[in-house]
Amino acid sequence: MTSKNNSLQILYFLFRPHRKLLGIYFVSLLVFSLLDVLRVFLIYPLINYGLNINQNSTLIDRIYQSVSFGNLHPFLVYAIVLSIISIIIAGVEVSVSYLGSKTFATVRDTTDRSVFNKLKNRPYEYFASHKQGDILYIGQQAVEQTGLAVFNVVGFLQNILFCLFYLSFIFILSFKISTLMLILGAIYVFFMKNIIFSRIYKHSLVLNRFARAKSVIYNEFISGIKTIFITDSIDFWAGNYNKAVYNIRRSYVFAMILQRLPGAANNLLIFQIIALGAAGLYYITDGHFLPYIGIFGTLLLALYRTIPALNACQSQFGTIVQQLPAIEAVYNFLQENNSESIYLNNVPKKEFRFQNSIIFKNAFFRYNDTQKYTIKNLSFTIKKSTKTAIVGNSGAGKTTIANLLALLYQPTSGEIIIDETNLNEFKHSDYLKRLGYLGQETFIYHDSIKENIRFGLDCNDDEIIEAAKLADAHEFIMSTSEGYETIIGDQGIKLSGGQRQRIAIARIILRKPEILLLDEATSSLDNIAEQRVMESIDRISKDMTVITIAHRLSTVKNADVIYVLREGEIVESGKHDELLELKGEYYNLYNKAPIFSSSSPDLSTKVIC
Ligand SMILES: Nc1ncnc2c1ncn2[C@@H]1O[C@H](COP(=O)(O)OP(=O)(O)OP(=O)(O)O)[C@@H](O)[C@H]1O
Repeated sequence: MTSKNNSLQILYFLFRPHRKLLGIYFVSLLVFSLLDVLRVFLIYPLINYGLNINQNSTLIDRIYQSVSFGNLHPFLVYAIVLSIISIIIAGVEVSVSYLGSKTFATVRDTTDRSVFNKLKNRPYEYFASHKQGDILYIGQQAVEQTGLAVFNVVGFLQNILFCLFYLSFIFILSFKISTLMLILGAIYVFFMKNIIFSRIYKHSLVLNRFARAKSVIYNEFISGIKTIFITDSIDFWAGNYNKAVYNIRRSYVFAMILQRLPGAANNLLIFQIIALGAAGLYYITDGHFLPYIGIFGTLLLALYRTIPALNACQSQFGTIVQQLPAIEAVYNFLQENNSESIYLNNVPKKEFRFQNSIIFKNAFFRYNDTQKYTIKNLSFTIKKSTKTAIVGNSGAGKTTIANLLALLYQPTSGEIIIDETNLNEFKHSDYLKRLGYLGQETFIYHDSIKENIRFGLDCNDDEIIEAAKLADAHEFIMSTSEGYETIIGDQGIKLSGGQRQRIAIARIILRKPEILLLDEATSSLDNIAEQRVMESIDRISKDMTVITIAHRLSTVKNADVIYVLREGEIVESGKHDELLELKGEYYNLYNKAPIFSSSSPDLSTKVIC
């Protein structure tokens, strides 16, 4: 089981932000429990006056006998008081339920927000290096479980209070019975803690691991569905999923059995006490037990009220133990330090200015410490308002350069300098606003075409339509059922690759960037779609600094400078014709080009030549 200190630390961490609300909730529980005990206390004089028993052996006897009601019969008065207190308790119970739900909803809300806040501040690297299913698990199931656990902790405290009040009441009624109960209770708690709850925790850890594995497989199945269909490997994924579900079922059954055991043991214990107590009373009083029936009846009622509270207590404790792995997962996630993203937050915040050039200066980069360098001692310059291309074989490191320019990663050593200022010294959000990025895939989410172009930017509809026209997207948008209001994405209409890219270009136009980064932006399109997208790009990028990363050399032929990359190093640079004349790497790439893209219009021209 997790260490006691660790569990308390985690609970304190969850409760701390809600001290006030939890305090109010706890006080309302206290009032409710006290009133409930009082209600049972009123049964005692009722039985004694009803059966005309004149006991004087307990403190309670002395209390109720000292109260006088004038001409009114005490039996009637206690009946009326019982009725009034029951009405008050009903009111308090409703308030307690309201406060309980509010506490649960508030804690879950805060945990939800904290997890998302933490997630949104993670560097890109975090998302690239963690399984999607694991990230989903933290933000969904684990957060839900954490909210429920807090609810259970408060419920558990309420039931403990309830039991304590009733035990005190039983103590006042009969010292011997309460002492016997305490001894039995202590043995019982020791047994539960060491045998049952540690096992529940172990099984819950396993259950948690399988739940994550299931979530990962489910997620991978959805995101890889196209490949899975085409490779006819659905059965393989179904097999993996069934295995994960089976493992969950097995652990769940064990955990549930263990969780039910304390309740069954409670009932056994309490009803044995009642039965043995009745038999004991018979023998001690030699069969004359009637004068003690008031005490015995009230004790039974008190015990009967205590049983459900005790059962709930144990079931809640069992559930909390079961939920601990999920709470720990959320806690650890929230406690993880953001050292990787420090560069995003702890840097001087200069306004972004770009007058002359972007310079890579002795830049090295590797994706992780165990890997060799993807980028090696890279030094090159991108001049403002020019068109720069980066080409090279597959795996040469082209996309890595785009990733560094898009701030998805940081150079392991060396610098990216813009007009003598390290890129990191600029406000990153400021820089990213000036950078337009068009990749191979465009992210379209489930909303209207208009909102997909706007993508959260503060702009009006006319600007969106203007941008769509410039991006050559207006025509196809108007041909959809509801024009700009047509829902696209997950459950909306599907767009072709070229249409998606034109939506992305409209998005870029709205943001009026200074630098345009194209990473294989047309490589998944056919000839005609590519030509239309390239025309749109040419139209919008006249005054921009354009950096093109491409396989298809046709798309970079007109660049002012082409850098040729091999295994993370620049091996050639110059204009298209100059590079061809060198008859080196670029020449070879150019001659090999049909392998990369048999559909390139420019390459077919070359073949005719
Ligand atoms: N997220 C990543 N984690 C670890 N290694 C990576 C990651 N992304 C790329 N790499 C590795 O870095 C190297 C360069 O990859 P990169 O994508 O930059 O090449 P590229 O020139 O763009 O290739 P392509 O033209 O095939 O897209 C490759 O060896 C690749 O395996």
